[in-house]
Amino acid sequence: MIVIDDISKRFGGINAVDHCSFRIETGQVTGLIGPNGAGKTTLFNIIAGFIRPSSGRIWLDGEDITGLAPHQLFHRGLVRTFQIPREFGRMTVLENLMVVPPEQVGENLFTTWFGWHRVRRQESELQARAEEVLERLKLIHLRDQLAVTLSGGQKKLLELGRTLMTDARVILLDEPGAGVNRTLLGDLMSFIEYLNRERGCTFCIIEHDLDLVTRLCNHVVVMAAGQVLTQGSMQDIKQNPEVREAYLGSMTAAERTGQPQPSTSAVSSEGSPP
Ligand SMILES: Nc1ncnc2c1ncn2[C@@H]1O[C@H](COP(=O)(O)OP(=O)(O)OP(=O)(O)O)[C@@H](O)[C@H]1O
Repeated sequence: MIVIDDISKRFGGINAVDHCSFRIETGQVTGLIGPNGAGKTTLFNIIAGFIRPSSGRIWLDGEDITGLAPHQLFHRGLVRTFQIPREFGRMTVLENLMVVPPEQVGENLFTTWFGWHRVRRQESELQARAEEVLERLKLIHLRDQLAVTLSGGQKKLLELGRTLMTDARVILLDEPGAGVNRTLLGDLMSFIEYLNRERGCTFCIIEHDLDLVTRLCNHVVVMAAGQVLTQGSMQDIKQNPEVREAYLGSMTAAERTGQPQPSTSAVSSEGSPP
């Protein structure tokens, strides 16, 4: 569905993204992992239209979307969330969801005066939809609370909920698991699975928590120093010595010679790399 075609981005002398190519297939959950500074966020910003690439193209369903603004991509069904949630703090949790759908009839001054019944009807539809989302996110008890008072993890859930108020087909998630406690993380993962399986949403997820990546992602792309190091299933990725080197910065002598691996591996099946 999304083709990242030979994308590069330079900031002065830094090659943040360096000739990256891969695909985000329709209906899949693709993980984007790699050490700090690998270029993951820069690539996300390029795909979502927040920055322009120095070279290369991005294709969505065969259409060249390189350089389109975020609001134009929103109308094409592509949205992204941020590592640090961007809620409207002085609005309630419910209002944060209700303001998301674009072109609401109540935004037109004429309609608010002469078509107020239409405005009311749409508002009650939006409220019902927002309440359904909050039920699913287990945030319904906080519906009338100001968003600024939510915990970091609850804000992440709210941000994901905002994507469900759109007709997004492709959702880019930037570190959804960061700063989220284990219980909320379970809710978050279930919600992503629900959106993927029941609603057919395609995801690309930047994440350092490899447990989350292992559970959710069908396909994983590993970046290092701005380039795609390797890609495949999480099982294959975990065995790859290059990936271990990218995370650790160096390999042990045993790994170089193909001897049995130490149990304290960087990319273990149990958790995140150190
Ligand atoms: N606006 C910018 N100006 C200059 N350099 C930048 C800018 N944005 C990113 N970089 C540099 O580009 C490189 C890639 O950064 P990026 O944030 O994309 O990495 P990342 O893989 O998302 O890292 P992390 O996992 O730590 O979030 C880094 O060396 C970073 O310092």
